[in-house]
Amino acid sequence: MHSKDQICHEDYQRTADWLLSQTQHRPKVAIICGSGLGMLADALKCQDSFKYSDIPGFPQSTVKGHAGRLVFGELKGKTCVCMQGRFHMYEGHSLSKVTFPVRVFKLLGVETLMVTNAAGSLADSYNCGDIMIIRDHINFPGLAGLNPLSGPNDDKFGPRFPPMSGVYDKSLRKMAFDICKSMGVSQYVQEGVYCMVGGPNFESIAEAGLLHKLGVDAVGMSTAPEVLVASHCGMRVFGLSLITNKVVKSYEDNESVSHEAVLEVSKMRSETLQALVTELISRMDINNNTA
Ligand SMILES: O=P(O)(O)O[C@H]1O[C@H](CO)[C@@H](O)[C@H]1O
Ligand code: HPA
Repeated sequence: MHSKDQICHEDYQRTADWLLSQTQHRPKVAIICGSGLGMLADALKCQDSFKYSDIPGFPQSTVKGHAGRLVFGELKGKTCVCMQGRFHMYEGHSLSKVTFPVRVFKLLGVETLMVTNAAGSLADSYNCGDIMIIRDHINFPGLAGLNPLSGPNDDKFGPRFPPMSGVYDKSLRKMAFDICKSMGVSQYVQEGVYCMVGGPNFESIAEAGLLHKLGVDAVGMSTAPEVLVASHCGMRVFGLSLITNKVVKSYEDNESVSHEAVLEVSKMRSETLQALVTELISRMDINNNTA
């Protein structure tokens, strides 16, 4: 490690080598669980799990609803690794730390990243409990220069100037829609634009109005950094937001949001999300490797 915030290739490799020495699983898919969505890991069979505090170089989770465990296992015969708990910028982690696991996954051989998050909706037609398939994102911290790809570029991972068009894989989005149709849940499935803000405060009414005018469908405090780093190193990306609250947009509205309410709604849709993610992974064209 060079300085507090600078992580070098050997640091990612050391963590990857440690994990490879501790498990026989060789995942091709990684899943990052959003707030209250850690149950996605429960569906994995033949689990090997590691507390973040036991993994060399791994940051620690500090947010309720983010257990802090890395779980390896199989979903319908496909080998996966699942983060039960992600890292957020507002916890005080540098963006290199927030995205550290993604580069470790790349070195483990992961080819597809599935990100999930809890988010508030701006789109008038969305309801609490809706599932939004992410078509694109607006990365507010990134636009302001807070970007995990800032600093010296590691060419072993990807190019200095990566494109960001078409990052959320079209064929996986279509497959997810088809699955939702066959599951009979299309009435609460949306596709839209996720916006990352820095947090940890929820939005003021004026900020909500701004995001609404910008065409944001859902807002949260995560996801964009992990997606940037995954896409930079050539991973295929798929993302889901669970709409846990409607963002308050009017001064006449006396509602207010809380993290507890976010976790409560996450629980409500856990089975559907688990079924969707499992079916999507089972339909993916992946060849398993073994150690
Ligand atoms: O994005 P995830 O990790 O799902 O968490 C979302 O939920 C928390 C707020 O309740 C914030 O951390 C927000 O980003
Ligand atoms: N705003 C920002 N982040 C969130 C929200 C929200 O309304 N809900 C869940 N995460």
